[in-house]
Amino acid sequence: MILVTCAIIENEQKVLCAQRSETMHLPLKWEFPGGKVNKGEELESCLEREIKEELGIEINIIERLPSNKHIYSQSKSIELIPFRCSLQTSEIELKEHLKIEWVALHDLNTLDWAAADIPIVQYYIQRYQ
Ligand SMILES: Nc1nc2c([nH]c(=O)n2[C@@H]2O[C@H](COP(=O)(O)OP(=O)(O)OP(=O)(O)O)[C@@H](O)[C@H]2O)c(=O)[nH]1
Repeated sequence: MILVTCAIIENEQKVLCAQRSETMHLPLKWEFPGGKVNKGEELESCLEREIKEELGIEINIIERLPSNKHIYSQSKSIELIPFRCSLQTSEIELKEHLKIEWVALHDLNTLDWAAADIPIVQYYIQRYQ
């Protein structure tokens, strides 16, 4: 099981969503930015590191939400661990993703999400609508 952290970054009633590029796995799917936890790394440190690497910004972590385990294939199962976050710095630089969008809660379902994210998106919508 691969542990993956991701950030639900909130700003002005919207959430930052990121589209994977054509060259990544799950091309063009939408996700929350984040990435794999290194051996011995704290989940929060992983998330802060990944967000800095992918978007060039600093975040404040607000709270952890329930994780979702998803089997993509025999050799790839992930546990996706979401954290609600706010922006500490706002100058976003896209280093890996094709694009980002700030999306209102009621529009989150219109995106083509990576499969592992779908239950997390549903939980978030129900809890915060
Ligand atoms: N960061 C992030 N990864 C996600 C999400 N949903 C999801 O299925 N994943 C998967 O979790 C893994 C995260 O890996 P990563 O971001 O550190 O690195 P990567 O894309 O190069 O992974 P790869 O080695 O599988 O290509 C990827 O396989 C990605 O497809 C999500 O919302 N955020």
